[in-house]
Amino acid sequence: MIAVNIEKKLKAYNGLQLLRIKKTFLPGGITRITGPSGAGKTTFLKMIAGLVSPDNGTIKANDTTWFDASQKMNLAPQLRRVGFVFQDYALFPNMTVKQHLEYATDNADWINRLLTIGGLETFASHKPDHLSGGQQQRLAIMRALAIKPKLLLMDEPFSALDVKMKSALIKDLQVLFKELGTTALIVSHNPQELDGVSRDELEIG
Ligand SMILES: Nc1ncnc2c1ncn2[C@@H]1O[C@H](COP(=O)(O)OP(=O)(O)OP(=O)(O)O)[C@@H](O)[C@H]1O
Repeated sequence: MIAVNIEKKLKAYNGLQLLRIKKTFLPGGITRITGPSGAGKTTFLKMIAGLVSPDNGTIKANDTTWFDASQKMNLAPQLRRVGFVFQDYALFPNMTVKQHLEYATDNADWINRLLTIGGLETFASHKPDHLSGGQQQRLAIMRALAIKPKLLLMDEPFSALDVKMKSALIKDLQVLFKELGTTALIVSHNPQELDGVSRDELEIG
């Protein structure tokens, strides 16, 4: 269970804007995060991952406190072991598809399964600049899954995929999440994208 109760002053173009979120995410569930552009969706995910610090409040994962402003406690991102799919993918330009996954895990069977689910088997030796936008996006998702994260944060993860690819991938992800016991928070602008998939919704802004 992830329990978040935080405040953060966002530096918006028209001054400061207070982002305040109090929410508990149940284990194994998929939550869709919606809200207008600039509302703070990406910043919210970054605060959970430990990449941005809230001004006030707490973030707790089961019995572990990840962040507590009053105790000045802030667990480092690598100790939170959260999977993150950034909007810009954040791939490594000098690594091949396979090396991206090997960087995260040494389990060869798991790597092969992720390559298959991502439709990337034939591109295993390609570097990101020789991949299409959709392939890059799928690689970013598979890399995030490689560590078998209990919590997966995804920021518009399907934006570069066609409808057919997207629905096949979402089906496979649901199976994987169940298997791994992964809780997923997914920012999505597309109202239909996660219909029937997410059990929960968080609207920001
Ligand atoms: N570390 C930070 N501290 C304070 N403000 C920030 C920080 N990072 C981003 N912001 C500001 O927070 C606001 C929200 O940005 P954010 O990217 O979280 O919005 P968003 O809801 O994800 O938007 P979009 O849907 O366009 O991606 C922006 O005005 C941005 O300048």
